[in-house]
Amino acid sequence: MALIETRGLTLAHGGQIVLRGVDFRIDKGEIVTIVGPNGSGKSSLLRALIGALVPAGGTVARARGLRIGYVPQSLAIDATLPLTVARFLNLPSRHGAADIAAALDKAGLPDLAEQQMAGLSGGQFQRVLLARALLARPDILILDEATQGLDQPGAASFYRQIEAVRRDLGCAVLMVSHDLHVVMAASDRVLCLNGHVCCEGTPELVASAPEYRALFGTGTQGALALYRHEHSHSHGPDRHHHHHDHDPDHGHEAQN
Ligand SMILES: Nc1ncnc2c1ncn2[C@@H]1O[C@H](COP(=O)(O)OP(=O)(O)OP(=O)(O)O)[C@@H](O)[C@H]1O
Repeated sequence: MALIETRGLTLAHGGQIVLRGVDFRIDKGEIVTIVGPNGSGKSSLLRALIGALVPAGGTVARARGLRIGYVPQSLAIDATLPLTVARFLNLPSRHGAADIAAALDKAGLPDLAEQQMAGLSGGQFQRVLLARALLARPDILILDEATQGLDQPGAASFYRQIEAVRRDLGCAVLMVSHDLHVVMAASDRVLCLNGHVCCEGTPELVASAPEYRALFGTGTQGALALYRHEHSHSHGPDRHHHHHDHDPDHGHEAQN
């Protein structure tokens, strides 16, 4: 049973359709990345999956009792407001000190509980948001461009943390990202949106798809090269036999 599954999902804002006919599923433990140009419907899809946006058509099914940890793009916090990390993590609901320490540890921030939120670096701040998502003991972590504002090493380090969390907790990870060459290497599957699902599959398959190349042009070359490099060094030969490799019943061709 899928953690989350959509059928013919169509989304609209104020009567304007922004995403059409999406068949999508994510299973236990999978890492799936959503890419696509600005305005292609990535955030809208995430919001529909967590139940914050009502579909204009089609269905969204979530596994019964599914626990979702959501990491937003960013969060505005008044810099003049005295607020420690521990107190922030206790909003809106309280957690024990041990749970908070464990979540911070998993997010890569041991010993940070008593620091002021306003004093954190961008990378530390995003990890606090990750710790907050982990307090929900999620079956699935959903991240919406969680590395926006981080530099390249900062983003890479954040994604390594996400992979470590996935290994530890076995949760699925669904993320929207613009850091293509970083996430391509780390994803089981990539979904490329452009008002509809323009292509979907293993990172390598998507990177070589004409629909993807048309959208991302030369960026594609770098993504593919790095993916192959990482692949040859860090994964076994079985990776290509993953059961989510292009499934003909679930395939998405260009619909333009
Ligand atoms: N609350 C809203 N009200 C009206 N239109 C919206 C709303 N949210 C999004 N849209 C529109 O829906 C379309 C898809 O937006 P969405 O944020 O899902 O795209 P995105 O792929 O996440 O974009 P980005 O990469 O810029 O974050 C855009 O044209 C956007 O202007």
